[in-house]
Amino acid sequence: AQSVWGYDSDNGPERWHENYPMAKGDKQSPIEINSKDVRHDSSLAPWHASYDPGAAKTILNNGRTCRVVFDDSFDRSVLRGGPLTGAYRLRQLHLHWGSSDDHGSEHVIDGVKYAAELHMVHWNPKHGNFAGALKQPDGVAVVGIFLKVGKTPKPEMKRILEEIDNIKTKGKEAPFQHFDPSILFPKSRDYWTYHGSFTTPPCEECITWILLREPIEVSPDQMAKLRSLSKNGENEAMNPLVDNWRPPQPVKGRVVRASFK
Ligand SMILES: NS(=O)(=O)c1ccc(C(=O)NCc2cccc(O)c2)cc1
Ligand SMILES: [Zn+2]
Repeated sequence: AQSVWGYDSDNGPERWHENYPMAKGDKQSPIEINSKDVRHDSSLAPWHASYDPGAAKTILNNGRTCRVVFDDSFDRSVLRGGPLTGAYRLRQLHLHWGSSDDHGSEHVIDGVKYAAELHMVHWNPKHGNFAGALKQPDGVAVVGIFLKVGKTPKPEMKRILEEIDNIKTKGKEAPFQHFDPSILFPKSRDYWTYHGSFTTPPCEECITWILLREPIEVSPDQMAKLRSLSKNGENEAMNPLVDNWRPPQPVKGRVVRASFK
């Protein structure tokens, strides 16, 4: 069906606006960040995540990404501080990646594209539920972590990538419990922050982005594992789930602030 969006030439980012008008908005994500245009803001507080490992529920392949879903029925796993007011509930995490190591991230930093980008999605419970939060400028907060290929991979990524074998095809879901995603954070808490949107349709402009400056490392065969996921169901031809990233969008006068000098 035409309204099904994706990353192919006939349903990709250049055509999303045909069914999702917000895709042409003034505060779209991702963006290219140029350090020369960034403003250090000494008033930016440090951010804090307090996640309950018991909140992790399942991991799934929805044909567009690999997503881990958490129990967000109460303030169980929350993100606070940084540019945020109040506690935002962790709902899900997912990734965007490329067909080769030289690209795959959505945000681009001083021209650098990382092999992948991990998003931890949180929403503001003052708006009642996730659907309500989508309609508010302060509704959602996403922590973005860049992944680069290296020799000292983070053992914690292993847990997610080991599950890949159980969710190879679209629609596959597997239990994924006792997982604290804060183990994925890099050492440094330095971050950039700006106001933007979902990087997938309907592209609502409800996100406070918190992008971590320090990338984490994954191994070449961990990236190969991610690329072994299929966009299609188990009874269809294998179609590698790769290049599920939106290119940078116009900044349109927005200011990116940095927590660091
Ligand atoms: N890539 S991203 O972090 O900007 C992102 C985060 C969450 C979602 C999401 O929750 N999509 C599902 C959804 C459900 C109802 C309404 C929506 O607009 C999106 C999409 C993209
Ligand atoms: Zn994302």
